[in-house]
Amino acid sequence: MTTSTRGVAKTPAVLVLEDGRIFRGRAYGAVGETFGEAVFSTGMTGYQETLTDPSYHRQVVVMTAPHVGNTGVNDDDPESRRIWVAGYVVRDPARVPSNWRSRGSLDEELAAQGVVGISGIDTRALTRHLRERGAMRVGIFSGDTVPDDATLLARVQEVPPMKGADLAAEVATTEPYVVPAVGEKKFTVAAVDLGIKGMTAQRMAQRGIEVHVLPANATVDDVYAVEPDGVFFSNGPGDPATADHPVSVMRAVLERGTPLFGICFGNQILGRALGFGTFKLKYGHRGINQPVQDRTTGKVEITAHNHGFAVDAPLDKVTATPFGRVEVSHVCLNDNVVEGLRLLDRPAFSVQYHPEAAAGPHDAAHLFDRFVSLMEGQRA
Ligand SMILES: NC(=O)CC[C@H](N)C(=O)O
Repeated sequence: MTTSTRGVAKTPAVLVLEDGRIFRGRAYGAVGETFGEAVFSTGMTGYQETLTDPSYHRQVVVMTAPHVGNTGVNDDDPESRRIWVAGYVVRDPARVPSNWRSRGSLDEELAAQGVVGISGIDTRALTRHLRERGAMRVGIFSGDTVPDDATLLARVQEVPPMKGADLAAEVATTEPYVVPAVGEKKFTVAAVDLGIKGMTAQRMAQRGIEVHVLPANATVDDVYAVEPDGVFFSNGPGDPATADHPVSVMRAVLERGTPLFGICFGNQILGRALGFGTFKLKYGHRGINQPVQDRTTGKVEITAHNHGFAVDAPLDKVTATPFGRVEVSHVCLNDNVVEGLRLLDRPAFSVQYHPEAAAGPHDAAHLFDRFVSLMEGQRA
């Protein structure tokens, strides 16, 4: 297989952080310029799933794994119709991808989709910088001639911050569609798409759920028009503080007592619907190796994460809300961040992490069964 890597690899590229730190390397993927929020992922596998996760919209992802692209790209692993990351940063790209499913190199795929990246920089130093100073705005510029550093820095400092960004409607479907149940259909779920990953709908379909995926601006009437046994709120990009519309839809669902499940952005929306605030983490959780404790069972799961915001809820007390009592059901053992909420008086729960595990360990797949149990309970 021929790749464009050798040709492009000679093209210089520069990564400029908003605080003035600069890394020089080589172009990877498309040649040009891009801007976003610099974040790092500690996943050692699953780069295609990462790149195509709509929650990464407007983020420049730094891979802490030093060698990326070994298995090329295939048509099975994408989590959505396109790559969403705004830019991609790797230490040492594979020059000869090799895998039975591979249909090309990651470098070529990034270039074909117009995604600007950079390789050959010290990603450990960059990750430590982001860990110490926090996620921040960044630009990548590649080409044989790029403007001077001061000009580039001024442009990076004009990039809008992630705090306050309302992005779900930019990635979600504009038309409703149905993911059919695998085998016998047992339940109908209305899934509000705020940036849903393909595997999330699949994990439901595998359990006999017919999933009606609805646009981010779906109304309460749209949700109930599909006569759902349960309602799901997906992951998605941006600041949950901006998600007023889904919060109001979720309150109506809670009011009616329909079984409800939320993942990631969906967890933050449940937090807000219950009256909690959300806040931006210093550098967030991204990767497939994060320890989360289920506080109801004491069990620890190793889980997939991608979040930069979190719910501000008290860990050690049950809180009274207009929708009954709620407890923090899950917590991240690295930093005690809220990773799940559970209502005690209504059939509703959510997690901040990714039980669909694409990519990642399958420790938390049972949460989809918990959603099914809530729907079964409602019928009984
Ligand atoms: N994966 C997600 O749903 C991310 C939610 C939100 N955009 C955050 O960064 O916290």
